[in-house]
Amino acid sequence: MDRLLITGGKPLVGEVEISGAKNAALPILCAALLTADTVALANVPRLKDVDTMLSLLAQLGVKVKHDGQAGVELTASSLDSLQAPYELVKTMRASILVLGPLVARFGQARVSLPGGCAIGQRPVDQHIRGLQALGAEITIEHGYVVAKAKRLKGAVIRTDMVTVTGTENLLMAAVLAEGTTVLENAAREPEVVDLAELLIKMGADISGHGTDRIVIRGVERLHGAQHEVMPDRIEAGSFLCAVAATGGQIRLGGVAPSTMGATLSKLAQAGLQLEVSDDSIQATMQGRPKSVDIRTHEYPGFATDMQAQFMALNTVAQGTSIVVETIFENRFMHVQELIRLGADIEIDGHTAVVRGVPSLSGATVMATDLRASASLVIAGLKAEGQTVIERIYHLDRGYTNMEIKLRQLGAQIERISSRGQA
Ligand SMILES: CC(=O)N[C@H]1[C@@H](OP(=O)(O)OP(=O)(O)OC[C@H]2O[C@@H](n3ccc(=O)[nH]c3=O)[C@H](O)[C@@H]2O)O[C@H](CO)[C@@H](O)[C@@H]1O
Ligand SMILES: C=C(OP(=O)(O)O)C(=O)O
Repeated sequence: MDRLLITGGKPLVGEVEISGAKNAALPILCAALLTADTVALANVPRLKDVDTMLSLLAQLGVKVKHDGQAGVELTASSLDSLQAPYELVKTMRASILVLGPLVARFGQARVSLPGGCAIGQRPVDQHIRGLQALGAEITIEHGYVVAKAKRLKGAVIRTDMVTVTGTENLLMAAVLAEGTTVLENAAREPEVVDLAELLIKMGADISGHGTDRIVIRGVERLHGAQHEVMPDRIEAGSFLCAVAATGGQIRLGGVAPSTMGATLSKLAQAGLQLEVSDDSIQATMQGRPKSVDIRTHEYPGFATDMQAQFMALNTVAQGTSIVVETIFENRFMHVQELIRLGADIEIDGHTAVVRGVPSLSGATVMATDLRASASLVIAGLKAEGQTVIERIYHLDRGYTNMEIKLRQLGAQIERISSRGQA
């Protein structure tokens, strides 16, 4: 298993290009299942999760053409299989996103239940209930969701909570249903909007995306389209937390600041000076950051996917902060590891109290999930001496070449491969 070796204490200076968004790319790749024509995508991030999704789609029989960079063409003219096996789904929960498109276009699907996840239980009951409301017959057989339907029929669906992939699955199912579907309490995340925009290019009739009420008028068929995946607001936010912690000046290119309101406002409160254009952010940090209170919330609130990175920033900030995690029941696993680096954090249920310390000291720590890994990288960049981060396969799920990009900014960071080579 690869590890990261960081020698901390250097400010970050330079320019870096942000990749396409993982959480937009994954549903968008699945949308290609909705048409027999080719869907041509640009700005697809090169990540483990994208590789996993492409393997799953290829296994279903989708023809996948990858240009080795950020371009991917997908053609689902005919499929060999309608089954998403446990072996792939267990490594990536987003595999459940093939369920809606398969049942909508082919009238059946067999998709492994994703199972639990380190950050929380994460059931898919709302996906299932929504598909049932659209007329699918669903049974759970041997750990698989088995869905059947002649043609889905539009319905009004109100999910019990705001669910991002739930909204995306039901959106993809409803575009080919007969009649009108209304998704109430829908997720407003920019990644849902990006998916809807691709679907509209493919011929879908959708309005209200970006609000909590999405109206979908089903069409008979969709056609091919071209689309550029939106920038990754979480990757961009992670780099900004890093420079806020280490000090320095960085410029991020290929970003969409309009999707980053809550993150940018908290970073400004922490003392990061920001100059924002339509697609770039220049960030300058002088002196020690100020503590900022965080309460995670659905978009446009503060993203749970940024909580761990802000926690790392708060550990070295001036003052005490309160961090409340409201979306996932077990998303504080980075806390124990940050404490190993010298942080002063106390957890009480869903709340963490972070008392800022003037410095951290390097140690060996273990990544437990994707954003926990990013928080340890940020803390390691700030800590005095050497930090070794183990189990960075979590980081590779969602960040493109993070250590290479950080080296571009002057960080001393290297990957030690399991064979012992950097
Ligand atoms: C691939 C992707 O886009 N992943 C993102 C997506 O995950 P994901 O879509 O899985 O997260 P959800 O928005 O569905 O989860 C929100 C909450 O609803 C619960 N829930 C959800 C569905 C359901 O059927 N039943 C249920 O109880 C979950 O356990 C969680 O407590 O949104 C999360 C919340 O912004 C982000 O952290 C993830 O990075
Ligand atoms: C939790 C995340 O991803 P996933 O939903 O794919 O586990 C994330 O991107 O932070």
